[in-house]
Amino acid sequence: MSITIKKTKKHIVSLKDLSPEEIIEIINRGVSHINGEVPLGSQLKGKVIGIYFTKTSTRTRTSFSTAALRLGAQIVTYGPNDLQLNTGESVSDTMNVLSRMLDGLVARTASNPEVIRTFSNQDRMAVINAMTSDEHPTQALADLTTMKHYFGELSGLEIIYLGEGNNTAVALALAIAKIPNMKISFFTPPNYGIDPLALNYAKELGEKINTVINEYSDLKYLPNHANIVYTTRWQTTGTQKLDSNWRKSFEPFTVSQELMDKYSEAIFMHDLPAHIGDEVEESVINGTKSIVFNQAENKMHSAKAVLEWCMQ
Ligand SMILES: NC(=O)OP(=O)(O)O
Repeated sequence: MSITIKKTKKHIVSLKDLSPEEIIEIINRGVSHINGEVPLGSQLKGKVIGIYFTKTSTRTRTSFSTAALRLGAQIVTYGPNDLQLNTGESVSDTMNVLSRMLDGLVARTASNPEVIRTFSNQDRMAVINAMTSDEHPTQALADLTTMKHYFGELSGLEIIYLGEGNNTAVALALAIAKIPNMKISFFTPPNYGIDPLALNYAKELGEKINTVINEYSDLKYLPNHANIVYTTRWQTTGTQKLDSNWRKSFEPFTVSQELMDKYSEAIFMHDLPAHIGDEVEESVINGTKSIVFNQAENKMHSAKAVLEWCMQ
């Protein structure tokens, strides 16, 4: 007798893997969660989700843990030293074992994207990338959810991003490339730009739907208008800079009050954690145009939408 295993789980490893419709579905569902329109407690009842973080996290780990619990699932947590991966068990054996016990796995493996990719080589257990060194997909999904909730529409929004072309920048570029009529201008320090392969992929995809994605290292190209000024931490979690003088190249990219005053219509966003005096001035992050703590809370609402999409 043959036994058929029902395989219904979907993964979020890279936003490259999601269609525009899927990205928009997750964003819209996240907005419904922010608005309190979705009854909680039963969607993931009976499911068990692993939360595996090898790097520090305040927001992403808490948002997925609380989202899972609020949707009725139970969680099992693993720190960096808990799995036998640490003592040499292979990633594929780990995937084979975990996927027979867990319904989902939210993993931050930071420096090794291949680990998450290997975890997703099955479809019994949903795998969600909670940040690797090359991409932070759930950050971009949450941030677009915040933008949609704040402005009502994503179409027409113009974003200025200042700071390192890190995993958050890549994820924003990949997500925005699939939404029509948006514009994002990345301003990144010389030698700290976005991975050119990811940037070109996003640029070319965006061009087909009237979405403009550009990167500059010279601030003289700052546009005259923006709806959102976005920045990010200078020390990206899980990465190290080789040049001991890196701060010199980053300093001109601080979001100052003077810069925010130039964009009188713009709100301020930051993926956090913030380092006041580095990437942002105190009066900006604590000012009336800053929505950074709503943005952080919305990671939990977006995580609910992500878990539902992957596991229901
Ligand atoms: N923005 C972000 O990923 O925050 P954490 O590192 O605290 O999860």
